[in-house]
This record gives sequence, structure tokens and C-alpha cells, in this order.
Amino acid sequence: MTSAPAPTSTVATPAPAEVPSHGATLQVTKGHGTQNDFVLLDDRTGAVELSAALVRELADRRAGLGGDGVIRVVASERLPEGAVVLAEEPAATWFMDYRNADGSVAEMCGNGVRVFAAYLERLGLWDAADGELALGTRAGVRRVRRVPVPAGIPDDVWYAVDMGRWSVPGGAAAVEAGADADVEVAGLPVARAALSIDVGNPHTVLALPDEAELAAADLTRAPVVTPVPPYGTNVELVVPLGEERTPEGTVVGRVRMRVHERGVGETRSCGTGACAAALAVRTWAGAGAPDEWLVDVPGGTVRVTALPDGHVELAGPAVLVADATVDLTALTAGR
Ligand SMILES: N[C@@H](CCC[C@H](N)C(=O)O)C(=O)O
Repeated sequence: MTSAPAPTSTVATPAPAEVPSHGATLQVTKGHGTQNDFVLLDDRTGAVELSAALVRELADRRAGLGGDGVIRVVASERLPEGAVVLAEEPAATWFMDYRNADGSVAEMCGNGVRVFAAYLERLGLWDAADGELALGTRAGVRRVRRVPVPAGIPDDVWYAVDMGRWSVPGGAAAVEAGADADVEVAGLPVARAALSIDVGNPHTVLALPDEAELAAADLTRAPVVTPVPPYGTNVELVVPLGEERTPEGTVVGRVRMRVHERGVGETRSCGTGACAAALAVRTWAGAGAPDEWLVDVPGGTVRVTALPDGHVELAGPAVLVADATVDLTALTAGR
């Protein structure tokens, strides 16, 4: 699996104003998964010209609605990337078109998939009672189902997502060494060894010894990764917290994580990042490490499970908090 740059050519840029061709307003919904927040757009027929500028304007926390990303629901058959997905899974009729807050296109968003599923339920396009949802992403098909909220977690609804096959791009040598990169983080005195993990998009994970170091890291500046990842990377800082037993009797690992997301900056959660963090700590721990991990992020807790078939599952909440009408003339005024 590679994290090739996602194509941008499907998104036409209107000129001169960045206004969708279908009108002067846009119906959107605001949602989040463990406070990784998104502006959601129902564009089933692919009528909206979702330019990078429009994404930045919607995601702007002062002049727009605000979000770490923008998610568009579009019929898979309307996008070239969707055709690839439909060839793999004809049931994946809806495509998650994911954009980072800076307007860049990303292959995948783990928290976004759950929020996308909640949004499809809201739109009447999926009923969890009917069984699993297959959806398209630029990283391939993802499968979602509703699952019980674990004991002790104050969320109303959880979804579990099969996030597909994960890999260590550096191969056996990186697994053996436990690292294939160095990362300099502002606020921390020395560069740290880190491990690259691909979960459909690129991640670089470094372990810190304690929570004081985690708190000291300054993620207002992007960490510097060496060698420079060809398509950029998301950087996760993790503190392993050991193992515990759930009320159901399962032994799980636990980690605390902060993240600097490619195309965004520090966010309060990253689902693919949580998968990468748990998988890196599990790799470092070696044989006998748990398959199930709880990942505590500033915005809540998600669960990551390494599956026997080489896939990884991510479970966590999804919340829709508002429906809004965006005045596109006002949104773009003065820019
Ligand atoms: N927050 C997302 C990841 C979004 C994409 C990422 N910033 C990238 O560019 O790869 C998640 O929950 O996984």
C-alpha cells in the first residue's frame, strides 16, 4: 500500500469567484469524531465545484464555519476514483470526498468515515439496522457498522470501521530497528527516532517517555521529519500507558497521543493517526503485545484493533451538531 498524492483534477476551479455553479447558498452539516471536526456537504450528484479555495473558506474558524476538514458525500459513479472503488465493491455507492482544511486532498480520514456514516444515516442513505455500510475513499473501500459504546466511555453512539490493510513502508528493516525516520519537534530538546506507518495515508509515530514531554511539545509548528516524506506525513506523538483489563475481561493496551495533521496543524484527534500510533507501539512491544488498544486523544478515546487478516479496525463516536445554510457571497466576501 502506498500513499500516493491524491488526484485533484476532478475538482474544477470556477473563475473568477469560487462559487458553486448551482446557487448562492450551500446546505451543510457540522460534525465531529472525538473533536476532529468537519463541514459535511450532501452533493450526491456531484454538482458542487468544491475548489480548494471553497474548502479553505468553509474550514476557516473565523470567517467560515470552521473545521479540520471538509467532507463531501458524492455518488461513487460521479468520480474517477469512485469507479475504482465500484470495481472492487459494487455496494460502495457513496464516496467520501475528503479535503484537509488547507484545501489539499487526502486519501483517508478515520474519524471522518464514522462521521460520514452518521451523516448518511441522517440523510436516509444508510440504515445501520440493515447491516454494514460499504463506502468509497481514495484509499479504497471502507466498511462501517454500529457497535456498542464500551463501558466507562461517555459517548452515545459508536461505529467500527474496517480500515483495510496497514503496512510499515520501511519493511522488515524498519520493524527490526523500530524506526526509519528522525523527527524534530519544537519544545523537545533532541530529535527522536520514529516509525512510518501507512494506513491508507502516511503517518510517522514517535514515542515519548512521559506525559510531561507530551505536554511540552509545541505543535503550533510542523515537526521536521527526516528523510522528508515524499507526500508529506501526519506526525503522532505517543506515550505508552501499559496494559489493562476491560470490564469484559479483554487485555488492552493504552496510549496517549497528540497529533500534527498534514494539511491542518494540531488537531484534537486523528483516527488514522490513532491506528498508526497503536500499531507502532504494538510493533515496538513485539510478540505477545495486545491486539486491542485504547487511544486517548485530547478530544476523547478511540479503540484500535489489529485484525488477524492484516487489517486494522477503528471504533469511536460520531456526532452531528448542526445543520446550516452558508451564504456563499458572504463567505467569499473580501477575500
Ligand atoms: N483526521 C483524519 C485524517 C485526515 C487526513 C490527514 N490530515 C492527511 O492529510 O492524511 C483522520 O481522522 O484520520
